[in-house]
Amino acid sequence: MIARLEDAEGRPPSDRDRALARELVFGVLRWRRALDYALDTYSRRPVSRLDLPVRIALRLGLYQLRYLDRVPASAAVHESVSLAAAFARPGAAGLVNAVLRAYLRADHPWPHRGGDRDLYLRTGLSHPDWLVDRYVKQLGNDGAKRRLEANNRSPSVFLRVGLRGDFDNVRRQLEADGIRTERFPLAPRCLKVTEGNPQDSALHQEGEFHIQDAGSQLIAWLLPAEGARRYFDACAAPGGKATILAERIGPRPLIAADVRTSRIELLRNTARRLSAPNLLPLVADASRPPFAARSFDRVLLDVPCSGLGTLSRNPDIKWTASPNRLQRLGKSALQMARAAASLLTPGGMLLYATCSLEPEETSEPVRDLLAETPGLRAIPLRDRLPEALEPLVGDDGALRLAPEDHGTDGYFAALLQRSSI
Ligand SMILES: C[S@@+](CC[C@H](N)C(=O)[O-])C[C@H]1O[C@@H](n2cnc3c(N)ncnc32)[C@H](O)[C@@H]1O
Repeated sequence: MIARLEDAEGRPPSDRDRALARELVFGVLRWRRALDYALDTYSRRPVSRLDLPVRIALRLGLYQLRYLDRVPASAAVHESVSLAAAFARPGAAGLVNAVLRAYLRADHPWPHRGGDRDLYLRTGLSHPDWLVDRYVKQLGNDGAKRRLEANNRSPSVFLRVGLRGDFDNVRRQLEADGIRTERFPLAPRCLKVTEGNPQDSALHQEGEFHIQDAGSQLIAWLLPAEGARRYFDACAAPGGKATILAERIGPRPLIAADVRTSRIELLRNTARRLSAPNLLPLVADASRPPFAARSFDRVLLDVPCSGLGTLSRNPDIKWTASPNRLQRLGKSALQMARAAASLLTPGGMLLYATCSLEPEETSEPVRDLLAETPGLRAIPLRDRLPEALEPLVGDDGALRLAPEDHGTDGYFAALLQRSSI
């Protein structure tokens, strides 16, 4: 069934309709390749050659027939046919009807080409070939399968309770609002939501907690705060990590920059809601920061990246990312990392982070920066982590938190220090 933007009386969609619309969009983006493969079995023309509105109507219909129990088959077909009639060429509605009904009539409606592992990884788990090839090369067949499956899960919702609030009390109040949580030991004061929508709670507006992936929370705790006076977050918006760092170091100031003015507005709002008066927003380009060399004792550089660690949250990225784009992003990350390293005082530390695990954006820029910067060295992150997380630290001392490890987004972090002379 298609969730309408408004009903006949012009009322906004109900929460239920919104949830269904979201489910359909994310589901189709996640399972696009698997859906197209199945549709090709029932359509005389390959799906790739059909007009986009027809393709979308078919994918939406098949997604509901295949993956959703709550929508009756007749309603799913009817809505897809109506969509095609409204948005596609004349005749398209008949085609959509025929393909979806052929699927419903088939004995074994979901095509299964008997245990072909490669087909399962690529098509069954619905990722582009180049990404599957990468995962197989990096992780082996079983590891790749785990990564692909993790990318296809609906993301968990995590919260971080602000340092000023009473952790147990916030939890109890959430529970009273119908939001159930469990402690999530990956980061301090982190909760995983098991039921309810935390955004509905008044406590959210009151700034008692922030909705933030647990991996992102962990990253913000990895930059040592002690023994320093001047702190800089070079790519700070919307402020998830910056507000944790600001809380940790308060009342000392944190200069939190972003190149985009609109993103700075988001950052300002986050800081206001979470009461972080020591967070000082600034519009600045991280590759040309407006500060003299050796101005900061601590720099957090959470570079703009492909976001390939966040596919469960952003499934569209797998269809738009490419190896070329990773190269380009890696080059710009290196440029920013050079600038960030030049800002360090003797003994100062730089935390380089990404929400991607791809080498072009992670180990390669860090390796190049270390090779070209005398006096800069990597500090193993093992010592900054609870014992259970130590296996996530590699020989290079960097943390690689994969989506399949703890059900969070994927993150990379490397801690670098300038020598003290
Ligand atoms: C990964 S996000 C940062 C997320 C943030 N650290 C957090 O935890 O909420 C990267 C940010 O870098 C910003 N950005 C992109 N290019 C930049 C540049 N040249 N200088 C500074 N910021 C930049 C983007 O606008 C984006 O907000």
